[in-house]
Amino acid sequence: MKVTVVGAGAVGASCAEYIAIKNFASEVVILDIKEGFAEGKAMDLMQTASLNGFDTKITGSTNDYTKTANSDVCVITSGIPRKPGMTREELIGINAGIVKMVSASLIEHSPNTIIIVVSNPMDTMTYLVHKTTGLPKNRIIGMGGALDSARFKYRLAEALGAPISDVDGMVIGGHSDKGMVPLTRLATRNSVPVSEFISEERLEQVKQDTKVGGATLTGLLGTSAWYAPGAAVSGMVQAIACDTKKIFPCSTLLEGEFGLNDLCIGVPVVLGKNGIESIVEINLSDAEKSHLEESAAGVSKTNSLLEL
Ligand SMILES: NC(=O)C1=CN([C@@H]2O[C@H](COP(=O)(O)OP(=O)(O)OC[C@H]3O[C@@H](n4cnc5c(N)ncnc54)[C@H](O)[C@@H]3O)[C@@H](O)[C@H]2O)C=CC1
Ligand SMILES: O=C([O-])CC(=O)C(=O)O
Repeated sequence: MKVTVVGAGAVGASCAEYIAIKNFASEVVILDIKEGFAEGKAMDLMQTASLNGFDTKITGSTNDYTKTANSDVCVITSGIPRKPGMTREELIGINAGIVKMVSASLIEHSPNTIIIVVSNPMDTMTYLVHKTTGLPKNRIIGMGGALDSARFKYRLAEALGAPISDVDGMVIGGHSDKGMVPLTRLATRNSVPVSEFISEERLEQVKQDTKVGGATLTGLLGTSAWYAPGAAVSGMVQAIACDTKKIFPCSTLLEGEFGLNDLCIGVPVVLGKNGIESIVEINLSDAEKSHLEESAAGVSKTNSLLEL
């Protein structure tokens, strides 16, 4: 399994590190436009191999896409992150051009690749890759829900006073401060609905804290987060590499599923060797449906800013 990660910045390097540490890929290529940067990150990471016990070969490339040839999975993290006070949507002007150019270059050298889009605004960047590359829909996957769900579980565990491993939950909808739909009704502690343990008010607080998870970290760090984003991507790449058929909420092109059309937004999907193996159309309550529709309207509005 060969994986390319475009962008050797905070998120790209974290993705490469977690993929390597999990030791399921033979090769990871990191590519960046900044001279020597990807080579430096790759060398630094390779010098952790004997310490962390992995055999994945990590190499770096300054914008030379021939080095990425025949990648099974390509992860796009290139582009600018937000600063405190900004929304992800404000990044569209710069990131759309980068994602369009990068995805075309990747596919030129790896026509059979599966692409995972991370750059923000992620749902719109995923849609852009659909509109401009012609790759089949199962091979274009946006990463947002896996991260948002991890943050949801963190907040749930905090509210419950429980270990995170005892908690399960999922966030669907757009990867934006307003658009996320944490499914509190379906969240559990060891199979028991979380509503058995905490009040509606506390659960509402968990929901709100989850939705602004990225903004909270951006406020603390001065730029957006990277550890959990990198770990979320590595989990998705592992599911594809090992054909696990695990369910992740991912941004995918909807063609009538959940009553939505012509946009990419986070819904539960099965990940395996073909990328998105299927969309899991779970039953939503009326309130959840209307939150997802509102979220979709927000994503479509951002999509309309693309010059297609
Ligand atoms: N979908 C999600 O859940 C998340 C998305 N993000 C997004 O990921 C992106 C990257 O964030 P960070 O790594 O923190 O930013 P960063 O600034 O640390 O790294 C971005 C890298 O992209 C490189 N780059 C820019 N244009 C390029 C091009 N044309 N070709 C190759 N490389 C290029 C830059 O040189 C830089 O090294 C941002 O758009 C951020 O908003 C971040 C966290 C989570
Ligand atoms: O908050 C941001 O801008 C980066 C991101 O998407 C996240 O960490 O969820």
